[in-house]
Amino acid sequence: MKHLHIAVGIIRNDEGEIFITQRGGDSHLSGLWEFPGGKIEVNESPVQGLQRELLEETGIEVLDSELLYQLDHRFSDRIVTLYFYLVKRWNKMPYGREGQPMRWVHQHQLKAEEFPEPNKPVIEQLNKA
Ligand SMILES: Nc1nc2c([nH]c(=O)n2[C@@H]2O[C@H](COP(=O)(O)OP(=O)(O)OP(=O)(O)O)[C@@H](O)[C@H]2O)c(=O)[nH]1
Ligand SMILES: [Mg+2]
Repeated sequence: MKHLHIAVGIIRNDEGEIFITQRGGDSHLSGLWEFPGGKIEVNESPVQGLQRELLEETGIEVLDSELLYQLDHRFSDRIVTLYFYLVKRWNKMPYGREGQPMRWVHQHQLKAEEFPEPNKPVIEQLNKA
């Protein structure tokens, strides 16, 4: 079974809103909402993977981030290790650079059931914070 290491960014503004995007047409778990991010490459640290993926997917440069949560999850066809980073400072305005639908949602309004299963604990933590 393949094992992927994934870095994702919880981009949160001063109003407590978080930038989320919708997974596209034929990708794994399409239709669900997610935090932007993707696979960490073999020559990268998790933070380097985060920086590259967020630049590719949202156009921002991460200036300050903090690891909030890390977990392993087994899907039917893959195991993923997810690194959830709180992105506290960045430059530029994030947008769906790959044409993916996007929105800002207050952290108290994030709905765990609209996200992949492994996001549940971190969303519960954000709902309560
Ligand atoms: N980006 C992202 N991936 C997540 C989240 N939660 C979660 O379980 N995943 C899983 O982590 C993996 C991320 O892969 P990805 O498709 O974003 O990877 P990628 O950007 O490198 O793209 P690619 O598959 O087109 O090469 C998927 O299996 C996805 O279902 C999340 O909040 N954000
Ligand atoms: Mg991705």
